[in-house]
Amino acid sequence: MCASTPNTVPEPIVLAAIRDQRDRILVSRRHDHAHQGGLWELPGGKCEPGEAALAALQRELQEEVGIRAGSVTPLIRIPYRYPDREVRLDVYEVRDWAGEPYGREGQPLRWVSTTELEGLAFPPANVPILRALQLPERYLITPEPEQPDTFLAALDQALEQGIKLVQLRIKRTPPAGLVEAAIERVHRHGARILMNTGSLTPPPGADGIHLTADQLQGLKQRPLPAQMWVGASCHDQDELERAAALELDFAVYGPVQPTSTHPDAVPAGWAGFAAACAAARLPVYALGGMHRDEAETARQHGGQGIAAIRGLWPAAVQKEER
Ligand SMILES: Nc1nc2c([nH]c(=O)n2[C@@H]2O[C@H](COP(=O)(O)OP(=O)(O)OP(=O)(O)O)[C@@H](O)[C@H]2O)c(=O)[nH]1
Ligand SMILES: [Mg+2]
Repeated sequence: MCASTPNTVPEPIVLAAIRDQRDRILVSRRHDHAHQGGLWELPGGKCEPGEAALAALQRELQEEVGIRAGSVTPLIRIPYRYPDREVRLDVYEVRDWAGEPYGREGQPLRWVSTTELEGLAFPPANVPILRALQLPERYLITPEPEQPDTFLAALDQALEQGIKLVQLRIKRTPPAGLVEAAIERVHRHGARILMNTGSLTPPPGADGIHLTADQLQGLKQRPLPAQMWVGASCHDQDELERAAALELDFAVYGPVQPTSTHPDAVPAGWAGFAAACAAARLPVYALGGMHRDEAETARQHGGQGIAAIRGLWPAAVQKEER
C-alpha cells in the first residue's frame, strides 16, 4: 500500500520505467508550472489516500500516457528530500502493456536509450533511478587470478553467459598483461569492468572502480568523474548512507546469506536486505551466498540484483582451480 497518514512524511509516489523491446525507456516532459517543471520525468504520480501502489501505478499510466501495464516488477525505491517537500519514489519496471503510449495531458513523450538518458535533465531525485536503469541484475566479482589462461577462459564463459558488469578484484600482484586482457574481453562483450585493487585510479580502459568499506570511510568526495562508475561494499546502513552522500553509483550489501568466505559475519537475511534497500538512496546488490538465479529474489526485496564470486563464476573452472 502507498497510504500515508497525515503526519507521515514522505509523500508516496509511484513511477513507471516503461522499457520497450529495444531496451529504450519512455520519458515525458513535466509541465513548466509543475514541481520540478520543465524537466524530463518517468510517468507516474502521487498515490491517493488508501490506494495500493500498483493500483496507483495503473491509474497514473492510464491518466498520463493512456496504457495499461502488463507485467510490473519493482526496480528501486528512492527517498528524497526537496527543499519544499519530501517524496518517496517507488519505481516499477514495465516491460509489456496494452495500448499505444501518448501524452494524454499534452506533454511531450520520447523513447530514449539508457545512454541517452544521461543527456536529459531530470529532477535530482532521479539520479539513482537512471543508474538503476543502466545497471544489470548480476554483478560478477572475480576470484583472485592465479593461472591467466584458466582465469581468462572462465571470464569469457561468464561473459558469454550474459554477465554485463564485472569487478576485477585483485589483492596480489596480478600476472603480467592480465588486467589489459580482462578489460579487452569485457569490452568485446559490451560489458563494463570496475577495478578493486586498492587504487582510486583505474588503469586505462577500465570503466571505474569498486571501493572496499575501508576506502569508503576515508573519502571526502566521489573519487572519479560522473562518466565513470564507482561502486562500494557496505555492511550497514551508515555505510550505505555514506555511499549515497558521496554520490556513488551503487553499493553491494552483505552478507545476506551465510558464506564460506566470511563465516563469522552475521547474515542480514532477505528481510534485513529489504530494510537496508528501502532506506538506501542508491541501487544495492545483495552479496553473500548468492546463487545466479536469486537475482529475481533480490529484486523482489528492493535490490538491484545479486553480486557474487562463486555464484557467478563458471562452475567448471572453479572445480579445476580447487
Ligand atoms: N512523475 C514523476 N515525478 C517525479 C519524478 N522525479 C521526481 O522527483 N518526481 C516528483 O514526484 C512528485 C510527484 O509527481 P507528479 O507531479 O507526477 O504527481 P501527479 O502525477 O500525481 O500530479 P498532480 O499533482 O498534478 O496530480 C513531484 O514532486 C515530482 O517533482 C519523476 O521521474 N516522475
Ligand atoms: Mg505525474
